[in-house]
Amino acid sequence: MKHKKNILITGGAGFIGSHVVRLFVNKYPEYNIFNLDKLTYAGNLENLIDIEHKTNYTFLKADINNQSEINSLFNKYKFDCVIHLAAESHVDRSIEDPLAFVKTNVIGTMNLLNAFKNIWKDDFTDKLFYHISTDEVYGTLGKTGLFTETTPYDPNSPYSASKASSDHFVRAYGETYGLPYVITNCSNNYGQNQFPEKLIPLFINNIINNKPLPVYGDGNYTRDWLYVKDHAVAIDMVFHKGKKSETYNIGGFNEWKNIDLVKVLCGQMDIKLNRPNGTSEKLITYVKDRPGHDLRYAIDASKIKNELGWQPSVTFQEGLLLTIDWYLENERWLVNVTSGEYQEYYEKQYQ
Ligand SMILES: Cc1cn([C@H]2C[C@H](O)[C@@H](COP(=O)(O)OP(=O)(O)O[C@H]3O[C@H](CO)[C@@H](O)[C@H](O)[C@H]3O)O2)c(=O)[nH]c1=O
Repeated sequence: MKHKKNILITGGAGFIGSHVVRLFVNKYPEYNIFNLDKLTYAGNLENLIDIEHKTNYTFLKADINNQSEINSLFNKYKFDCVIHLAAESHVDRSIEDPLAFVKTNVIGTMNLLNAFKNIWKDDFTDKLFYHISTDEVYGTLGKTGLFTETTPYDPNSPYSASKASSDHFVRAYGETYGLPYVITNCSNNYGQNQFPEKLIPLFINNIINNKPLPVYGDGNYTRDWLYVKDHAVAIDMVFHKGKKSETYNIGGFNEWKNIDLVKVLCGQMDIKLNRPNGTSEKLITYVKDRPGHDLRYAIDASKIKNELGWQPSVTFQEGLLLTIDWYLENERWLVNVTSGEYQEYYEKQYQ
C-alpha cells in the first residue's frame, strides 16, 4: 500500500496557518495533516473547530524553540513535508522585544531544518521544506517600483530582520545539505480569524467599541493587501507545483495608503452598524509614528501568476465585506482572544 504522506504545518492555530490547515485537511484526505502550534496569544484552536474531528487531522502542542521536543516529534511521525508558518509576526511587538523574534523565527526555523535534515539526509526524494515568509524582508520602496524575487534583502525592523535571517538559513540548508525547499514572500493578509492587533481587525474591534483608531504618523504609508484564503490557495499551489529551491512573491495587486483604507473601512462599518455616515471616521486619531516605519510595500506577483497560474480571486471590496461580517458575527471570538480567555482555556487542555 502506498505510504500516506505525513505533512507538518507549523503555526496552524494562527491566522494564516488555520486557513492553510483547513484547506489541506478538507482537500487532501490522502494526507495526514499535523498541526504543530505553541498556542500563543495569536493562535487558538477555536479557529479550527470545524475540522478538528477529521481523521486526517492531528494537533500537536509544541514549541519550535525546543529542539529535543521537535526532534522526537520528527522521529515519531517522520514528516515527509513541512509547511512552516509558525512565527512571531507583529512588527510593533518586535520593536519592544526583538529577542523573542530571534528565538522563534530564527532559532525555531533552524530547529525544524535540523530535525528535517537529520531524518531525511540520506534520501530527500519526495520531501519538501516550505518556508512561509514576508515581503518585509526587501525593506521599503519609494513611491514607485515593485518587489521582485531578485530584489536584494534590506530588512528594517527586528521582525523583518528575523524573517530575512530565517529565509537565508533555509537557502543555506538547501545549498549546503541539499535540503529541498521552497520559499514564498507574501504581502499583508486580511480576513477571518486575524488577531486584533493588526490594522484591519484592530480598527474593526475599536469601531465596534467606539474606541480611537490610532493611525501612525500621517497615515501615508502604503501596503498591498491580500485576502487570506487567496494566500492559502497560493500556498497549496506552490506546495504542489512550485519548483524546488525557488522563491515566489505573493501579493494582491492591491495597494492602499493606510489612511485611505481606514476611511473605506469606517464607511463600511457605519453602514453595517447602522450608524450615521461619518461616525467611525471621527474616531481616527493620528498618533506617534512607528519607529523605522517602512513607507511602502508592493509586490510584483507575475512569477507565480505566469509559472503556476495563481492570482487573487477575491476583490478587496468583497474580501473586506466578508471580513467585517465575520467579525460582527463573531464578537465573542474577539472578546475571548483579546481577554486571553481562549489562550487560558486551551493551555489547560494541553498541559
Ligand atoms: C497596528 C497599526 C498599524 N498601523 C499601520 C502600520 C502599517 O503601515 C500598516 C499595517 O500595519 P500592521 O497591520 O501592523 O502590518 P505590517 O506592519 O504592515 O506587517 C504585516 O504585514 C507583513 C507583510 O507585509 C507581515 O509579514 C506581518 O507579519 C504583518 O504584521 O498600518 C497603524 O497606522 N496603526 C495601527 O494601530
